[in-house]
Amino acid sequence: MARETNLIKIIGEDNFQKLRSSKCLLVGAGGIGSELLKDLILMEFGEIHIVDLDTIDLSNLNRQFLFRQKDIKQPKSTTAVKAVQHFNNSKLVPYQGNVMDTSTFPLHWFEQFDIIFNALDNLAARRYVNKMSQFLSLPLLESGTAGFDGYMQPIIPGQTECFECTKKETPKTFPVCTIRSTPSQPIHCIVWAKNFLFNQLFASDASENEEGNKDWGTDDAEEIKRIKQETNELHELQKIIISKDESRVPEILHKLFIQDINKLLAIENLWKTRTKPTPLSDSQISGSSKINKFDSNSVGTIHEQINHFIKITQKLMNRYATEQSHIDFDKDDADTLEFVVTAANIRSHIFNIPMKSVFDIKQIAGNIIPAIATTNAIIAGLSSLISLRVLNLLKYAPVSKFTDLNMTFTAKASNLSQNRYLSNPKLAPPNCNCPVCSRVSRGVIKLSPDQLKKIKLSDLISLIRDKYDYPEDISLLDASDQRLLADYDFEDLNGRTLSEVNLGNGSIILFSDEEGDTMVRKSIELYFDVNDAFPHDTCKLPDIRIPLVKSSETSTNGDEDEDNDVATTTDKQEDGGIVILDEDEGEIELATDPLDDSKKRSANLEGFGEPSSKRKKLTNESADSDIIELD
Ligand SMILES: Nc1ncnc2c1ncn2[C@@H]1O[C@H](COP(=O)(O)OP(=O)(O)OP(=O)(O)O)[C@@H](O)[C@H]1O
Ligand SMILES: [Zn+2]
Repeated sequence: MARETNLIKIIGEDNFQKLRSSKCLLVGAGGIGSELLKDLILMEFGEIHIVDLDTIDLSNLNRQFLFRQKDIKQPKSTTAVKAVQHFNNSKLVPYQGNVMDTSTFPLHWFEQFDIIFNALDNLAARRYVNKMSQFLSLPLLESGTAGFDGYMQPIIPGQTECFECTKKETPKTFPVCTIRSTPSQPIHCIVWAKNFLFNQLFASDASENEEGNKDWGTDDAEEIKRIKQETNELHELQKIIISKDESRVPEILHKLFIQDINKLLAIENLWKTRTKPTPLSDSQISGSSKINKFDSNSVGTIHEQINHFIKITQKLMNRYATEQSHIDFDKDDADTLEFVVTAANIRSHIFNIPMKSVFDIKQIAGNIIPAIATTNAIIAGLSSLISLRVLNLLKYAPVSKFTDLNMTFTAKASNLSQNRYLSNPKLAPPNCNCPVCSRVSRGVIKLSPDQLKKIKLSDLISLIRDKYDYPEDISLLDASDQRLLADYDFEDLNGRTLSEVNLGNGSIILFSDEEGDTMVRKSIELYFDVNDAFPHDTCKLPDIRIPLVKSSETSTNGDEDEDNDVATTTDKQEDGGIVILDEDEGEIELATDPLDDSKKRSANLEGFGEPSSKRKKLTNESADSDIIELD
């Protein structure tokens, strides 16, 4: 029996032919992506285009079943395609690249697809694809897993909530003072060792920022003084590293684990309700050199930790000199990991906290949640199945309202006792406060590269004003960096061409009615799709109708968003590691959201997607300096 027969029975011959002529995009060929590729092939999608930026790692092989040992270091996308050829009936097109790279994957490239499947591992890329799907009104099936947890969300632009309509889980946080002065759990000591100590000792020129860095995280003068002093003293320790004098490493131990602990003990208030720490003794430091054992599988004794701290610091000291005076923490670099392990464990011992094994600390410091193949398979299976409904190919279950579709998420392990693993609530309509799918109208400007050099900002303003019937008083922002390009009292850039004001392929502008009447034209966000194939004489604005709305509904001031249940793009969410926040915020943040594992990529979406928030009006002076650079 041919494989497609079953599917034809379910969806009928006509719809099967529709599926055969559909093109889908799969973004990510990792854990979920490998599963999805198999599922989409078995469903016989006409074309499947697969984008992944990465190469295969040894650690991927346990669950990314399309890959073998011999494939290590090979691109994931092309290797995945080779691995499925023997059971494939679809046209497969692999790309090794970053889906956010607008030169390889411009907006018009996305336009060829009928549906997008996200199988990503970081927020920046998820947000980006969500945004592309919104600009093009392309259905997106968003998915993610973290250990036993997973979710799958169909997103139908304009009809259902988008990826940004709901707030994403914020990473776990700790107060700064807990980390610096009163740790009570192993994680507090690990954060201290990895973020404060390791960086101060092994980052390049830690002293450079000494005065330049004004962000001390607090306004309290006393506190700033204390932090400065602490930082300066750590710089002194970096001098020991730079000296390459191995015999001086015990001085580091002495300062961190005797002197500093004694200083803390002197602040009596701290210890009224807490157990006091016990500093190391001189003899513990000097006596440890006789011990020669360190077992990474067990915790061992404090003496073993001290001795290994000395050895590993000596090793890193020598590496520091040969590696351009800069070493980054990397969980897979045994030296850096063991430094953090031993420093954290010594601190734990001092504060009466249980010490941890290398394996345990690697999980915590490396922000690792083991991936579970079965969760990936379940989520990928649901994602491929729901695509039949999103494309409306199930005759017996026609979709008249997309909000009748379901999303799925797994219960937290703690809820399993209720015998419910999957929950599948109906989709919500778009959140009217979502900065990505609501609030403003959206469209794409299509223009050729030539036109970027010809069209002046003032021409663009007139074109938009005339096409959508905006009044005289408007404002124009570059939404990617919240740069003001023009408004009623800032016209300095109007004579410049679009390329002179740094607008190009992938730029997004926000055009707003600033007339101040009770009824105003809704703001419009326009994406620049630049392509040589577009006509060279006209610039095509999208044919959409921009409604008049009550002026209160068009607020583009981000401050008002603070209480809204919408996600915002923030640095803290983009960082897959541990982040230290301002002390005003009072917290140190541990990004435990494994769905936000952007460790291998640097997010370049800062501010992207927040057209209506944090509107930053530049003074003429600063705008001028922009122009000088451009000239
Ligand atoms: N911007 C991007 N463009 C293209 N592919 C991306 C992008 N961001 C992430 N990916 C890919 O998405 C996939 C996500 O898969 P997965 O969650 O299994 O992560 P992994 O990197 O394979 O595994 P792990 O992080 O657990 O070691 C990865 O293969 C990654 O390369
Ligand atoms: Zn939204």
